[in-house]
Amino acid sequence: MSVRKTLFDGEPDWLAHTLSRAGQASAPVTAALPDGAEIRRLDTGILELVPASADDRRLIISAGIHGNETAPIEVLNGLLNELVDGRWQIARRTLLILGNPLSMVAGDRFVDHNMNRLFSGAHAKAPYTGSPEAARAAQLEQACREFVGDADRVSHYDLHTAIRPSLREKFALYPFVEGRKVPQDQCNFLLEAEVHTLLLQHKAGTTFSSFSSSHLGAESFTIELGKVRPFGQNDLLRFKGIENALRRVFRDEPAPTPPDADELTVFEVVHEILNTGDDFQFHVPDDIANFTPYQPGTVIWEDGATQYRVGDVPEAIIFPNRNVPVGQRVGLLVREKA
Ligand SMILES: O=C(O)CCC(=O)N[C@@H](CCC(=O)O)C(=O)O
Ligand SMILES: [Zn+2]
Repeated sequence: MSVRKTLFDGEPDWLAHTLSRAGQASAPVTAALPDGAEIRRLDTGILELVPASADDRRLIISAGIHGNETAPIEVLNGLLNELVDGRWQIARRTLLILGNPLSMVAGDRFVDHNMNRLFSGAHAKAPYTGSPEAARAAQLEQACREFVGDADRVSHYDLHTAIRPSLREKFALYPFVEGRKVPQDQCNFLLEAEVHTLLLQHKAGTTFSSFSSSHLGAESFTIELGKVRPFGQNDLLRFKGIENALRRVFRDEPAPTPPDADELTVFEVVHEILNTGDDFQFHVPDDIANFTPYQPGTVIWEDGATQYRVGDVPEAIIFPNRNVPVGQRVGLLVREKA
């Protein structure tokens, strides 16, 4: 049987298969490639790529944790099509994940709950238990744990696109782990992917990348690659940087040396804005671009008891979103690291 037939049950490719099986299990199957590598379908939207020979490094690439963030999903699907068609050979043991198939079908960020707040065990807590996102987050945690085993050289790139435009189109977030510093090879990977901005998180959270970094010891990044658009409406030329960088990593080819002048601009979190409840008022407009700076003294939010004003130097807003449940993040205020 052909590789496509084995893996995709009559659907043309992985994306079509994942959408057609959203919310349902897919039986594990293995397809052998001519070079001795294998593609193992572990379940719907979860594939393991096993090279004919590989070292102990492990790579996890995820997209579609938010179902409407379609460009990275299309990029991963395109790369997998190339592998299936024999255009290159896999040399790094890799777990490929399309995160939330049900919300991909719906064309929405999520169905019941934002899945990127349900990792590190949050899926087991009220009010999330029983929702499709809670079940999927638990499944993805387990798949990652089994894939990583006792490997200690693990990278995880969780690919997203942002709801709003951004003054810095592509940027990565580095989850907080006490004492950890971003390794130079990871900085070089980001630059190779045309990501020139890095935000250092200030505390561990319940995102997928925070889970893999805190619980699996991975070097993990959430990578924002552009703007949310429906399937078929992405200009994939704008995503060539990540596509080429991932293909190079899959093939385990040597990393290019970044030009001397090529450096990441690093930001740090100054303040995390949380929805504090009924009296919460957020003074940032809905359509403001990520990284828009606010001048010292500007009131950003208030709730009757507390008022937050920008400090002595400008602070820039990221991910402004007033429509989140009480207790969740409404946005981040950041500034360039000195
Ligand atoms: O554009 C937005 O408001 C959200 C884009 C997005 O989904 N971002 C991630 C960032 C995760 C992180 O903080 O590492 C998210 O909000 O889940
Ligand atoms: Zn997202």
